[in-house]
Amino acid sequence: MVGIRLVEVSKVYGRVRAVDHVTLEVRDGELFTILGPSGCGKTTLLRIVAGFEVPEEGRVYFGEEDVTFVKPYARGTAMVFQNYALWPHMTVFENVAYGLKVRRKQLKLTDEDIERKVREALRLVRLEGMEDRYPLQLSGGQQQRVALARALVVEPRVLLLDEPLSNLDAKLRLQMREEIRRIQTELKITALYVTHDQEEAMSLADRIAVMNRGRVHQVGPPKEVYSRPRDLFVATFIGRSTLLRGRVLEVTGSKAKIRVDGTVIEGNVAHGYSMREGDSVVAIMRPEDFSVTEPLDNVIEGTVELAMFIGMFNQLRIDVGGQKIVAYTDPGIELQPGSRVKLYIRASDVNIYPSTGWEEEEFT
Ligand SMILES: Nc1ncnc2c1ncn2[C@@H]1O[C@H](COP(=O)(O)OP(=O)(O)OP(=O)(O)O)[C@@H](O)[C@H]1O
Repeated sequence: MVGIRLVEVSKVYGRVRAVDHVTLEVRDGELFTILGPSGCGKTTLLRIVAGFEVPEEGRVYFGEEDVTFVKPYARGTAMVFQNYALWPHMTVFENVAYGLKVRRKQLKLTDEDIERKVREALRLVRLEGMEDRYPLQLSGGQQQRVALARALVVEPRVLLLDEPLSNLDAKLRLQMREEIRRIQTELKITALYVTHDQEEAMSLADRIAVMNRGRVHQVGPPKEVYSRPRDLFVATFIGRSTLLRGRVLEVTGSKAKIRVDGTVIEGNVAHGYSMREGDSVVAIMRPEDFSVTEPLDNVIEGTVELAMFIGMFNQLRIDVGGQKIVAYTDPGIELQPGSRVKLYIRASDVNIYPSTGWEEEEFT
């Protein structure tokens, strides 16, 4: 097992910069997810690590070894795809054994070695007893387990997964997510996992990279990325956010007061930014951080436009001087459209970002 290091990697297709100067490190034994919207370059990045694509610029290292120009089969990676890519005319056993059989001379494997390794891989993915079935006789989840066993049986240095659970229904997806985490933890294998599903990315990962338009916006443990988004893209892409635009009234250290219409809101200056009085800014808040009953640092008054029961919460859309925000409240509290409401939120739950360079349509 080795760590992966990408240094200033770029890949261009015609006029599209699919991967744009990406530098990141996946630690040895870590499960690292890459999360981003469709077309942000995640798959291209994974393919560069696998060796299916050679970057125009930059370097890829496995441990200390520069593998930028090393052929895919010589890298010691294995890939799991969204569509499983099993051979329909081969049994489960044969599918899993295939990668070993083609390397048997090189690895000096006997039939017994192959048998043992295949059985061990099938045990790992909990498919003992299914050896003689054909892929079509398996459920989607079982097929994906075969694909996983086939990847693991060759004992890769790095495991690559490209949206492996996207074809499964919601319940199976949850189950397989746990399975993948269990197996990865058991083997302590370095795994790079691409997904556009943020819940999947957050729940699986030791660390996560958030990508947009070929660039990595933030890398960190899921909790950190959620609670301290580095920029407005991450703040609005991860989790549910609601925002208000305003202007800075005063800055004191890492805190700022801003004016939004007739209301003054206090919050944190987002990490790594500076701002001055009069600057145009965006305050980002999480809908679950509002309260309508408990007085907190900030009071934001508005008119209820929409109140919807969505299970654990009531979801409110509130008009604040022409701007709309979303708040979740206790379903026991009934609020009618048209009524005035006071929303309370802690200053520590408000993150303020400069709005320069921010194109709204990018994030909403
Ligand atoms: N072989 C190719 N030729 C031309 N353009 C490509 C090629 N592969 C990818 N692209 C373009 O590069 C960009 C990144 O694509 P990529 O598949 O890496 O994104 P992605 O984040 O994996 O998206 P998705 O989640 O939809 O699979 C897109 O704009 C895509 O159209």
